[in-house]
Amino acid sequence: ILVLLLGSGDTRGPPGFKYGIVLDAGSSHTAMFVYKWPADKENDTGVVSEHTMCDVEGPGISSYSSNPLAAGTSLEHCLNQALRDVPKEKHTGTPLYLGATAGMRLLNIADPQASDAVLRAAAATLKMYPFDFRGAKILSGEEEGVFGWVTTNYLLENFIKRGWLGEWIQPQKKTLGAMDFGGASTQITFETMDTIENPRNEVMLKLYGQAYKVYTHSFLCYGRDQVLKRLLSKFLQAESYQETVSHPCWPMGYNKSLLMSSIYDSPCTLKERPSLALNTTVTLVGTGNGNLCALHVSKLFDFTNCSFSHCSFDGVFQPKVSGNFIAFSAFFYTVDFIQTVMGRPVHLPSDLKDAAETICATSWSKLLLKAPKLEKRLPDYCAVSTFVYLLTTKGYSFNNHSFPNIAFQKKGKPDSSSEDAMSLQAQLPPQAHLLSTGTPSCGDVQGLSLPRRRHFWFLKLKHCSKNLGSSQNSGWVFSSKKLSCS
Ligand SMILES: O=c1[nH]cnc2c1ncn2[C@@H]1O[C@H](COP(=O)(O)OP(=O)(O)O)[C@@H](O)[C@H]1O
Ligand SMILES: [Ca+2]
Repeated sequence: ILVLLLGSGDTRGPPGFKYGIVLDAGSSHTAMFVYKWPADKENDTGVVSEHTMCDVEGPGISSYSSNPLAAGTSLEHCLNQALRDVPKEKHTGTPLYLGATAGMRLLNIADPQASDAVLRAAAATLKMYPFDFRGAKILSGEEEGVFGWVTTNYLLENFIKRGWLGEWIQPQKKTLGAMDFGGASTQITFETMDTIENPRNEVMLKLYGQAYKVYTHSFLCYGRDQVLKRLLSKFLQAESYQETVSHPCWPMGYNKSLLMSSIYDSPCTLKERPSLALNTTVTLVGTGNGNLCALHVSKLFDFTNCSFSHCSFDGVFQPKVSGNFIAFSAFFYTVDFIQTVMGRPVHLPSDLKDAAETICATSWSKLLLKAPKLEKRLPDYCAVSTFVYLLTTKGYSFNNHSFPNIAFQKKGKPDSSSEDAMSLQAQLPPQAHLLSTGTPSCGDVQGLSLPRRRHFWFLKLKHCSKNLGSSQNSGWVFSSKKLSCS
């Protein structure tokens, strides 16, 4: 989305279109998005009218730790496409940005030198192109959560919309909470009236003159792939790291041999890492035991320690969930599988629980008959559905009353039948600026990557002398006024 870039820098360019490129470097995969919007000379507003995208071949950039240069080259195919998607005369004026998320946060913990090398290699490749390269950085969990929330609500026109006469109106709508379940982390972000007892979870936003108090938390190691790794590690530990170990979440009839190192290559399994050689293999045998599976999945969370009036888990403060939510990425993939492959509706928490139990009890051969095309991810739906059930109910405390307020959606707009939420008639107010109140810096436009197909660009002001609102928090601020810088 949408592209607060409009208020940046060269506002007096020739009429026509402006372009922007964002690389969303997720833990499992990188995607490139090219945006295009009419450059309105008069008031600097525009409609995002078209974009193209490109899926980078191969895994996420964090997987290239032992060969960082290959992380850079992996991006070339898509960047070459961008050279064709953006008219040649616009290349140098087109901002290009790469934002990496939890996969790179983990690599940065495990091996900071390797993560720097990967980012440097990616940046070196991006710099070879004629575009206006603005940086490659790792987003914090809070940034990832808040930008997911901002983007979702922006797309829904909850902040501001264009009226019949082309005027900007504030629709006074309630905002939607955002839940993202990626490969390496999961984020929950929502507006709340309650006290946020831990300031680290509080972000004050001022969007188009309106103040929002937003709760956000990103749980590292609670993304889908890391959860599956942590489960494997739990099963190995439960059977004292024998050569053959049962896997109660895998279907009966499904076995697989894995290299130990593939389980213990992550900071998320470091605590349980055995001292024995990691270059040996272990064979896991599916036993399709839903109850035992749920028991082990629940052990991934710490529901006991909490120094606040209420915690979600792992001692993390969370106010009561309120309002409607949108749940995307692997939340959507999981619920979509339950609905389309298993043919079961998901309205209440018990639907999710029953579906998980049914999946867990279905043999490998029966699952394969149901969804032969999904073979790669099929063995893990029992564990992942069980995890999503426990995360949303015991973790986030959704109940029969609040769970139906969650829309499981692939993209940002719940009732949109359009092929892509990015092609919405999303419009920007004149000279909208998104500012950081943390370390204000000026004139430096950054973009950022959000859940797949959702992007947000923001403007950071350097050396701003102005008070950026009343909030003392280091949050992100939108301003509809143009701020001057020293
Ligand atoms: O079509 C799908 N069905 C089921 N799972 C998927 C599908 N596409 C991606 N996934 C998995 O969902 C998880 C989250 O994907 P996402 O793209 O949000 O992660 P990332 O942003 O961390 O790379 C990953 O484990 C990924 O492998
Ligand atoms: Ca992501």
